[in-house]
Amino acid sequence: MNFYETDLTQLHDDLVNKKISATELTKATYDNIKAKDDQIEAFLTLNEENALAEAAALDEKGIAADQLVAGIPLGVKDNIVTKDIRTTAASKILDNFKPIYDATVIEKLKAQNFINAGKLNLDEFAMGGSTENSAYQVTHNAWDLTRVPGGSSGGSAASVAAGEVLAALGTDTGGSIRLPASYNGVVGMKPTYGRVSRWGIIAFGSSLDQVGWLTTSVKDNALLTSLISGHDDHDLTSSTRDVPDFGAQLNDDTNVNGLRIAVPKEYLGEGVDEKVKEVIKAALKHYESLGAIVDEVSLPHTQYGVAAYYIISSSEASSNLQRFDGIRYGVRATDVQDLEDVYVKSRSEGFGDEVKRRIMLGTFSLSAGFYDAYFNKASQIRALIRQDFENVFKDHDVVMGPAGPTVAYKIGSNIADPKTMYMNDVLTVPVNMAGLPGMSIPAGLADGMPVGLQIIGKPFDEETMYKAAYTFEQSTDFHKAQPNIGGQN
Ligand SMILES: NC(=O)C[C@H](N)C(=O)O
Repeated sequence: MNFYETDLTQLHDDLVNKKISATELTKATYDNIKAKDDQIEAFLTLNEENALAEAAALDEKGIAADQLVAGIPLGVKDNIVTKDIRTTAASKILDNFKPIYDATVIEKLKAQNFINAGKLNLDEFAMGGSTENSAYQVTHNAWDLTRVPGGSSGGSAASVAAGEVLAALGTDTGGSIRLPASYNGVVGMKPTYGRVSRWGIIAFGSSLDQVGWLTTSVKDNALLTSLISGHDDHDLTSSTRDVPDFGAQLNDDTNVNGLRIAVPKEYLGEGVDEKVKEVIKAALKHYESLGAIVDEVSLPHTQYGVAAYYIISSSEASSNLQRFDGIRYGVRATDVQDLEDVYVKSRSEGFGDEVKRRIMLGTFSLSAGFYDAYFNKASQIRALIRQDFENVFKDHDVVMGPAGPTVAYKIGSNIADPKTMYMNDVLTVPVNMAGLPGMSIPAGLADGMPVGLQIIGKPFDEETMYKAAYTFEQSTDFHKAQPNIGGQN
């Protein structure tokens, strides 16, 4: 089954009309995974036995016409808890963790009878931009197996790009959906903070984390986002606003006539690869030719975003990760003398280097005497970043630029240099700091590798962002390009 040649609506219709059974589709998905995942290494856990049993039961019952994802196998990032299915966050400390409940997003999909294909690799606790920080395996970019898939939702992006699954759930704290989407030439969307419940997402930076989808098309992404959005009593930061049917608004009449696009000069400035800039500039020209108005603007605090993000997200992480102590959660060290030893050894053995680095940075930033200089300062910068966007959105509908400053780089090339790694987030973290919706869509190739165009919307205006993305997609062919797995570029 080639998922690039179909889409969610088509598969759903075929299932309802019994042109294909859920069992056939599930088997075809695992055939894809088995043919490719030896090379891609996206999956940490396969859910094959359960998936086939669920598919068979659904075939008995029949697929309901009002359940869009019924009988369709989808991938799930492994920091989203799934009842009775191993959930590791790609950490050794959760090596044997089988949650006793489902995340709200999973509950919502289960209510629609989706099929969980399995759990996908990530940087440990979503900390990283290349998926090299997984304690288990390095996932490979589907376009060039010697390159990283981006991160932290690298398993999700690579599995979709490789055509293993139709779509996969990811999470985004500072770019973790958009950067891998860009590197793998797929569509990735981080909703407005509060659009989707965070209940059951293994918390990293609670004021920044959001769940979203990686897909091969804008419409699939929009349709799937509506399914997981909405208020949840378990997450009081989730919004009570109505959830539009994002997908229903994407049709032949969708256009960008008069759309006011702001392009921050900082997003096409120093540090951004020239070839990436060229692809983005060509995309903007294309928007102009479709009737959009493109203006250069400034988001002057962009340059402080990375520093402020790493202080805020690490501070929140240092608190959130306290629960992994070998007692409440986590593999318990065995050779121990006393309680303190349990904590120290379990955490020392269970966490990888990057996670330890962030816990230390966060604990330091929050400690008495340093709080004002670091955490408070970072919070002030956060307010300025939010204001920058508010100013631009007074007379623009969307902001556009690259999702990442470069294309996917070689595995191993940045891993020893955390600061270079962090700088790859320069164009994505401001969006999380401001709580805005943002997405990356395929905009072309540079040196044979995909480049993602980032589209940023006003708070809770995913609709305008999706319409802009859809219009671009429908009038270009970039999203049709498929990686040739194994054939190196
Ligand atoms: N989690 C994310 O959204 C990715 C970001 N690169 C980080 O390491 O924090």
